[in-house]
Amino acid sequence: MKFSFTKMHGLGNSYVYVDLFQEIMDESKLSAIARQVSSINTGIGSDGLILIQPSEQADLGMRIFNKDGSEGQSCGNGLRCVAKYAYEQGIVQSKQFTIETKANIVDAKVAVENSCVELVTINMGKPILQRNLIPMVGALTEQVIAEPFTVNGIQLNVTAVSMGNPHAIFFVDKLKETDVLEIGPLIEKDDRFPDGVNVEFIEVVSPTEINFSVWERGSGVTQACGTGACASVVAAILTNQVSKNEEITVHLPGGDLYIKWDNHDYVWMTGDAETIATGVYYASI
Ligand SMILES: N[C@@H](CCC[C@H](N)C(=O)O)C(=O)O
Repeated sequence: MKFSFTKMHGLGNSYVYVDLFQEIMDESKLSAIARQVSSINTGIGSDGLILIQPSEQADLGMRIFNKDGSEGQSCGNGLRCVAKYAYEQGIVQSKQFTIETKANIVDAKVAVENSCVELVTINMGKPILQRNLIPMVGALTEQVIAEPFTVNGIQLNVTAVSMGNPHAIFFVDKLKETDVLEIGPLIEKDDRFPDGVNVEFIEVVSPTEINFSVWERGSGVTQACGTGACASVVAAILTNQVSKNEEITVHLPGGDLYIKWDNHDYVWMTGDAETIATGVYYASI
């Protein structure tokens, strides 16, 4: 089996994109293909696989598979790349259009220079804060805001936010590499999160700036996570650590994202998206 692909990244969070307007893929093989293309040694090397596909509800749709083959409901960096691809390849003609994910339908807006998309803004929808919808077990409170959370004997406080996919956010005084590498994988698979969880460690720099690191569910450490950046800004506002209704700059290992939670309603994400390469992949499946 072979198929054409485009490799793209949003702040270093890279995926292999397959355009299902052009290609046909066997549903039963998607998970295995995601694992295969993600391998740096025997595949292309990426954080997973993203399918760009027709949609009945929106202008186009996307599906995201993590490095381990599990399917996620949404992907912020992926959405910006899909928006760039859709505009540059003529799937859409307007600079404003909608994209359907497993989680919701989002609005995308592209800023174009010399026919190239330079910047993408996505209305990511409203964050979900209800504990059972994150989902997270326990019934201490309906929302999970700075709740004591002990892991491996380490006492932390968790704020849980879903952007269509689950995020557990931990505020720390100073970011350390060991947080994501050692504690991240333990929390990802902690029983308190029945569907697993993306894990963010956040250092607040100023009322309009945060530093960010992530252990992604299904992919491990990545250079950036768009839904994670949105969830972290929501968590920082809920815990009164950054300004409300202002654009917050999120410094991720791969670069900056600009996030605004509009009057406790919609979350807006602005950032860039880059094309790395195109080619034909020969799958050994
Ligand atoms: N990198 C992504 C999120 C990808 C999915 C996530 N790992 C999950 O399983 O929920 C982003 O940019 O949002």
